[in-house]
Amino acid sequence: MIRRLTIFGVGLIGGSLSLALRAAGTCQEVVGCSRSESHLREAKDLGVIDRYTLDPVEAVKGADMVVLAVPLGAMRGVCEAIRGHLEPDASLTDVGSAKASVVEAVREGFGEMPLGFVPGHPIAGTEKSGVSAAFPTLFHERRVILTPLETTDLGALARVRTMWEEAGAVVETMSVEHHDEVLAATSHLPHLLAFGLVDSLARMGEREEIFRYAAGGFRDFTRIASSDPVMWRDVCLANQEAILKVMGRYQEDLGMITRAIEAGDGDSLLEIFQRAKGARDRFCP
Ligand SMILES: NC(=O)C1=CN([C@@H]2O[C@H](COP(=O)(O)OP(=O)(O)OC[C@H]3O[C@@H](n4cnc5c(N)ncnc54)[C@H](O)[C@@H]3O)[C@@H](O)[C@H]2O)C=CC1
Ligand SMILES: O=C(O)C(=O)Cc1ccc(O)cc1
Repeated sequence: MIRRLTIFGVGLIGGSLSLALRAAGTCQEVVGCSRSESHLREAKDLGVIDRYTLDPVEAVKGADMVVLAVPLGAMRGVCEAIRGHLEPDASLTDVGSAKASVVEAVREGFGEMPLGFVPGHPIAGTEKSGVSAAFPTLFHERRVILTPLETTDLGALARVRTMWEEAGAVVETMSVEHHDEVLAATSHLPHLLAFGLVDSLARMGEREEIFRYAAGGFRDFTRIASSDPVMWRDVCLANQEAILKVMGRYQEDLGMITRAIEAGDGDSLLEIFQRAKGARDRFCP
């Protein structure tokens, strides 16, 4: 049972976590904190949080669980603002889409690594932002990756794990580096491809006439290009190295398809498409 949960950034992810834990009845009080009073008021009016404050120090007073659910670029500032004010028994976690950058932001913001810090990332979300898009079942049967550090207190790790399980998620642990490499491939690259494709076609087409002839496949492939541009700029800057590595590899593979088409090499095209269909059908039966 969490006594007081403080969430910095009550948007899609922070709001959904609050709704999930309140629905599970495992949290006595949820306090929201952010820079934007209008966002916090909306969260309170929607019944997502019990109360809010704009003062980060006031927000963490009495909190046994603190969740950083702000954009990646805002993590360090929040840590600086609460430095020296966390309760001694408080667990601290985050939901950022890349992990090495958050670990660095937390270390720099606090001046040292808080022992109660457990880096985390729910692999669940949508292309929508803001608390109005939050819903309590967002994490049901979805994975949450925790990337504990050598310094991480095992009690804090257990408490953060339990929090996500109460929210309906399946928790796994891995290293920060492995997380950033895997997510660069499975989440960051697809988002960049979707943004890149839609932008390319938008600039190619006369007055976006081209989108009128887009079928379901285009919609499926590009839904995530409606995601928050600021969030994805932050992800690219935060996970630059791993993203560049996987983009280079992908560009090579795209080159292979280009060359097969140029050469009229149907066998190679068929081999690539069959391999891809087999893999997709196996993980999405
Ligand atoms: N959108 C998604 O599908 C997923 C996002 N994430 C991660 O979750 C985090 C939050 O993303 P969303 O919930 O989608 O964003 P959101 O835009 O819905 O919510 C972010 C909240 O942070 C607040 N905020 C912004 N700057 C702030 C600052 N400097 N100080 C305090 N509060 C501030 C905003 O007022 C807003 O309420 C990001 O770090 C993102 O990488 C993780 C998994 C999925
Ligand atoms: O909208 C979708 O399908 C997503 O992939 C959402 C998402 C965005 C960012 C993350 O770090 C995790 C999940």
